[in-house]
Amino acid sequence: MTLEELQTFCLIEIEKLLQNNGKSLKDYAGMPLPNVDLISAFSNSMVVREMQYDVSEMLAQHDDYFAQLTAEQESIYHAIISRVLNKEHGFFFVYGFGGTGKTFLYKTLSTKLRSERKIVINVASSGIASLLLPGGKTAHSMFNIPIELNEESVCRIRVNSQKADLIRQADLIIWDEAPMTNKLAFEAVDRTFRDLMKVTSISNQNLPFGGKVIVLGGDFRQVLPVIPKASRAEIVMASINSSYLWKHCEVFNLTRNMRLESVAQNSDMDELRLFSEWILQVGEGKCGTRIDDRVFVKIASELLIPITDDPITDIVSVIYPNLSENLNNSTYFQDRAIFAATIEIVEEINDHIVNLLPGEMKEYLSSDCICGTDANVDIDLNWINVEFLNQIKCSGFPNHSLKLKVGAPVILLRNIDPAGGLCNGTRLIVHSLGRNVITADIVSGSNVGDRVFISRMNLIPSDSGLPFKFQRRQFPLLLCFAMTINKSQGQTLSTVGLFLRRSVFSHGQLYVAISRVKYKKGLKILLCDENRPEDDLTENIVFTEVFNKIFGMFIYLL
Ligand SMILES: Nc1ncnc2c1ncn2[C@@H]1O[C@H](COP(=O)(O)OP(=O)(O)OP(=O)(O)O)[C@@H](O)[C@H]1O
Repeated sequence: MTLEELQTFCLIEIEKLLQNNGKSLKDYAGMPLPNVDLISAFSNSMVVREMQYDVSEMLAQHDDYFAQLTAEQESIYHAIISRVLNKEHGFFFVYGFGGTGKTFLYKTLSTKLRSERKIVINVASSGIASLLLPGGKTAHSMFNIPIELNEESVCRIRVNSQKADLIRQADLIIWDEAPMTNKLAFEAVDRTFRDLMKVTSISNQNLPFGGKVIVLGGDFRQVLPVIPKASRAEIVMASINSSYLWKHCEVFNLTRNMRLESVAQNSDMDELRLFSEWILQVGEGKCGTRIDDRVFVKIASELLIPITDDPITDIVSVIYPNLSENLNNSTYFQDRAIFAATIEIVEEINDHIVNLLPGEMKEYLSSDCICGTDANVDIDLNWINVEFLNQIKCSGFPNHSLKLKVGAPVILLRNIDPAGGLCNGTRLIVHSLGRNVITADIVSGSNVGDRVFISRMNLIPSDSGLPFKFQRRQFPLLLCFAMTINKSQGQTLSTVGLFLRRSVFSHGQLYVAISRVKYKKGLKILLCDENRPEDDLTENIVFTEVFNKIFGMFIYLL
C-alpha cells in the first residue's frame, strides 16, 4: 500500500467512526479528507484485505519459487499469467497426483500477481485443503454456494455487494481439490459470475465463469463428490468433467513427483519410486485381479498386520504403541491415525482406544429438535420424539453422546475460524473439559500449537437422509484416533493404519487411504473382511470412466 492509500484508508475508517456519532471529518478544520479517487476501492473492505499483501515480500517469494519451477510447472505458469496480463478469459484445470507441485504452482502464481497488486482469490473444496493455500478459504464460504443444489442454483451474492465487487476485480481465481465438489456447485458459480460480470461488459454473460481467469486443480483418482445412495453413474455424472463447462476447459498435466524428489536424497529412492508407482496404479485401477466383476488388489506382506481373534487390539497396538506413556506427547497423536471405510467401525475403534486412556471420561449429551421450518412436512411428526432424534448418526456430524477424556485427539467438524486454522477436518488434542467450553490444542494445519476454545453449536446435517431437518446442539467434535477414509482426504500423516474389516465401497477410497503417508514404512494394513477371496487381497473400486474425459484432453506446452 502506498502512503497515500494508507492515509485514505485510515481517514475512511475515522470518518465511519465519526459518522456513527453524528460527526464528520469535515466538521474539523484542518483535518485532511480521503482522496476521492481512492474512496471507491477502499470502501470495500474485502478488496482492501486482498490488496494488503506486502509487495516486496510477495516479489521476493515469487522470485524464489519461480527459480525452482520445473519445466512443466513453468509452462503452465506462463500460460495462466499471460491470460491474466492480457485480460483474456481462461478456464484451466491443473491435473496431478499428490506431490506433483500443484500447491507450489498456485503459490508462485499468487505471489506473482499479488506482487503487482492484483487480486487472487484462493479457494479449496475442503477446509483442510484451503489451509494449504496462501489466504485460502473454502469455496462454499467464499462464493456463498447453496448447500442444496440443482441445475438452476445460483450463489447468494447480490450484484451490488462487496463480494460481487471483489469477484469483479479479481484477476485470478484458484480452486483446489475440484474433483470432490459436485459439478452443480461449479455451475452455480458459473451462472453467478456471468450475472455479476455482465455489469462490466454484456458479452461476459456468454463466457464461462463470466470471463474470469479460473484455475481448478486436483486429482480424479481421489474420492469424487459424495452423494448419499448414488449409483456409480450418478457419481461420475456429478463430477466437474461431466459438466457443460468442461468442453471449455484447458487441461494441464503435472507428472513429476516433487514430494518424492524432495525427500529422496535421505531415503531409499527405489523403494519410494516403486511405492509411489503402486499407489498410482491403485488409483487408476491398473493393478489387481478381477473376480466376479470385482477387482482385488494384493497387499504386500510387509504392509500387512497379522490378524488374531481381536483385530482392533492388533491394529491399535501397531499404530498406537506405548499409548499410555505418550499421553502428554502432543506430537505422538499429531501424525498418526487409523482409517476405516464406515463410521460404525471408526466409532468402535475410537471407543476402544478412549477406554484405554487413563483419566475421567466426560460425557456431553446434545439437545436435539426438529427444525421449525420442517414442522409442516408431509409426515406424522408425532412419532419423532427426542429419543428418536438422539439416535440419529450422520457422517461428519457429532453424535448425541460425545465421550471425551483429556489428552484424546479430536477432529473439528465445522469451519469455525479458517483464518485461525480452525476448519472442518482440523485435528486437536483435548486440554481440558469444561462444562460449556472444551479447551484444545491444534495439532494439524496452519496453526499448530495454538490453544483454542470450542463451545457448543447448533448443527444441522445437510444429508441425514431423513425426510425432515433436525438440529443438534453439541460440540462440533469427534474422537479421531480413527477416522473414515473420506475424512482423511487432504491430510498427510507419518503413520497410517488401514483397518479393512469392511472393504472400501467407493471410487478412490483405497487410493486416498494408502496415499496419506510419505514413506512406505508409515503404512500398515489390516485385512479382516470375511468376503475377501484370499488373505492378502482387498477390493479396489475405481470408476475408470471418470478418467476418459481427462486423459485425452491434456495440453502439452513443452
Ligand atoms: N518446483 C519445485 N521445486 C522444489 N520443490 C517443489 C517444487 N514443486 C513442489 N515442490 C515441493 O514438493 C512438495 C509437494 O508439492 P505440493 O504440495 O505443491 O504438491 P501437490 O500437488 O499440491 O500435493 P497434494 O495434492 O498432495 O497437496 C512440497 O514440499 C513442495 O514444496
